[in-house]
Amino acid sequence: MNHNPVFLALDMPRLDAAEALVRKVSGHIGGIKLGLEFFCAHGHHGVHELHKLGLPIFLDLKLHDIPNTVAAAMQAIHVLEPSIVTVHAAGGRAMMEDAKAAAGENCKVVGVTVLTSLDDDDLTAIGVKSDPNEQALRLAELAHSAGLDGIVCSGHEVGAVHKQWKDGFFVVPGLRLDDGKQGDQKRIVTPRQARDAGASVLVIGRPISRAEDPMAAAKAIEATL
Ligand SMILES: O=c1ccn([C@@H]2O[C@H](COP(=O)(O)O)[C@@H](O)[C@H]2O)c(=O)[nH]1
Repeated sequence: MNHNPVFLALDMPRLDAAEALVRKVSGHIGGIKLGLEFFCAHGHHGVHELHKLGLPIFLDLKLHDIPNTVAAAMQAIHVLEPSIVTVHAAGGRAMMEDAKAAAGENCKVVGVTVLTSLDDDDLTAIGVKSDPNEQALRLAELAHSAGLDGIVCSGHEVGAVHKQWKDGFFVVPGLRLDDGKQGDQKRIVTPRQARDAGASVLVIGRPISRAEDPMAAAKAIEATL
């Protein structure tokens, strides 16, 4: 893993625009995060093209299905040599065990706990009685016992999770500078706060990709770390 913990989320429909953005900021990020939007539009071809830029690739596919289906999907993306892949921890222990067993040796498999776009009310609405902190800790424990490498959680929970899982690998999205541009994220912290609390990887999208000057934004974020 590169020393810069920032993985740039490329949530954009065009492959050429994604490549151009990475070229612009490449000295100031540690990796590239490709999610559903990119993968549904460009699939394996898109990932191969971005691999050519020489940065680690994080495939944030948030797999969530029965164990057999998730394991088969993990095998199908094996050839893309991702450094990190996500599954939903709520998919359960057997699914996470099978996902990890099907992943490549050098691929970290991490479990998404509570999406950073959800708050207490959202959890209540889907029948979860715990607050995001309790729920993230519960799912982190399950992911750990299922043999995953780590989890995805917000910067609000990462400190507590880190205390109970000392050598875990923690991916933190929902990162914002103090500029009021929260968008759809509800549990946010700054990149520095997340890093100080124990994040291994900082996922940052729009604060860089939608900035007037993405290179200046990436540099400014790097300078805070
Ligand atoms: O809980 C989660 C899990 C994943 N994400 C992903 O991270 C990026 C964040 O993008 P921003 O533009 O910096 O908000 C995005 O790709 C999400 O799919 C998340 O935000 N929260």
